[in-house]
Amino acid sequence: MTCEQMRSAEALLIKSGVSEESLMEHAGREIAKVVASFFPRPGKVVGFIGTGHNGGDALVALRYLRQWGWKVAVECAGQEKRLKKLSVQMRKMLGGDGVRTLEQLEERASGALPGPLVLLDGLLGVGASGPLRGPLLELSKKMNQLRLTRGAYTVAMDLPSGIDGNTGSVYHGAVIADYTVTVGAAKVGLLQSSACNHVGRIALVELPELDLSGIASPDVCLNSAQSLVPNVLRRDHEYHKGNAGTVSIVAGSRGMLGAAVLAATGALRAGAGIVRLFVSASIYNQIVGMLPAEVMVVPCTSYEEVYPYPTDSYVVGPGIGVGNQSEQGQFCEFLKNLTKPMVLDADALNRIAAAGEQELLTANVVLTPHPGEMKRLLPETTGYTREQIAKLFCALYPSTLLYKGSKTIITRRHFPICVNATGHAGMASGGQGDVLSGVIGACLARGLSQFEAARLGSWACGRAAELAVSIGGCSEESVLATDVLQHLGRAFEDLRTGGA
Ligand SMILES: NC(=O)C1=CN([C@@H]2O[C@H](COP(=O)(O)OP(=O)(O)OC[C@H]3O[C@@H](n4cnc5c(N)ncnc54)[C@H](OP(=O)(O)O)[C@@H]3O)[C@@H](O)[C@H]2O)[C@@H](O)CC1
Ligand SMILES: [K+]
Repeated sequence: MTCEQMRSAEALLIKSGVSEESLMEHAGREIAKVVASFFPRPGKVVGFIGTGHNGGDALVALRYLRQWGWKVAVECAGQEKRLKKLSVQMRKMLGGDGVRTLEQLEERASGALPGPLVLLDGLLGVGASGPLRGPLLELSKKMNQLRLTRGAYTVAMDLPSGIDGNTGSVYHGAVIADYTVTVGAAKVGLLQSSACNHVGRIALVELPELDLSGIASPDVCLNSAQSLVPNVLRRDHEYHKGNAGTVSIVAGSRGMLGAAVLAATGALRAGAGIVRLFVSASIYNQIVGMLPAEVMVVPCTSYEEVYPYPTDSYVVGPGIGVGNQSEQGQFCEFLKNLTKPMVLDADALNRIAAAGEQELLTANVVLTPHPGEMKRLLPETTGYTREQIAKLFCALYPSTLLYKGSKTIITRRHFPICVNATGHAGMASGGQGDVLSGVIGACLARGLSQFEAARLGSWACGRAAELAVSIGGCSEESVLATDVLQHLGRAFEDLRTGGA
């Protein structure tokens, strides 16, 4: 939604009798909960406060975080008496124990303060207009500097200050957020690739009773936790492995055994009832000892040997290699005969592109290209934005597209562009895509549509990568695809229990 739509929806809510104060209290408290979920160990938190209600959100969040053990500091853009009335009230409720700035907080402490340093960007929200001016520009620069020099993490209230909430344009000196907690609904500018480096991980805080029904469905939306809850309902007590479904995986080749192992384990960890891995007979002896005991492995000498096995979904491609022309031809013939929902990844896409067989990208398919693979499938897209490439793809092919990137896009024809909320730059490493394809395969096998399976897989893998850092002892540098596998369980639980 646009900033203007948000302001009108908020005005309607207030007209209906909901007080602005209760809205701000709700927004600030929920934002504080999101901060605490991303940083389970309390540390120091500094609120950077502008004159509008965006600063009020940050002041409320500070009050809750202090209750939960955080040391809090405040930096206001100018005199506190210039704040809007409600924000003045929230500043008073936060109280003052003499601590005004991060520097004073640190001076007072005897020894280094433990825990993370978190900065709340409450400078500007949906009331922003144009480039950052005056003291706000200075405070934004200070936040970005602390992020670089002190390892601080920045959490933007509603939107990062200095980003146009409607277009995603980035103004000079804009806040670089690691997390953006957006209130009510994701502002459309946050979902544009131009804003990606400033927005970071997006979390949504809903406002109860906010009526968004009069607003036309957007052509871009957030792949949020809230929107995925219906896809992770508890299982019936009578659930059996037939309900969970069978995934058939065609993956791996000499030198790329790990891709098959990761895809198969991903399918298992996402709830598949049966995972059957088809590999070339030449690698069978090597791979069999690398796989979890739960995977059934079938050595094959030709693709025809895959057909007789009953299945609910296929995952084809991880680590199969590009192959020569004749292998590409046989491979494409094989795909033509598969009728169940399928995930095509990695070299499956490169083989299709090399053979010029893009018509294999049917409505049955979820394809998961990274930009390089996409370029091979759609070569005529130099200079296009990611959104334009995704739209062009959907105009040409009826498949579900999961277009990997720092903000992964999930879309298909007549559907909005759905921008994934979760994940971080630590996922830029080999094997992550293999896990993802297995996870989506499992979601398809239990009956989710291609679009829903791709949304769920993308969210869950991204969240698992976050958990590997926040609770698993990893850093962005060290997180591996196997760490993502280890945290998938908690990621699914997070969805069920209302996690961010
Ligand atoms: N929507 C909802 O339901 C809810 C919304 N809530 C929250 O309120 C936020 C919106 O609050 P808001 O309307 O007070 O606007 P906000 O952006 O804080 O400040 C605008 C002021 O900043 C200034 N200014 C503008 N541009 C500037 C620039 N480039 N550079 C420098 N200064 C600039 C200008 O002030 P002036 O300079 O004119 O004095 C302007 O008046 C919203 O994002 C959300 O966080 C929740 O609390 C509850 C539910
Ligand atoms: K902000």
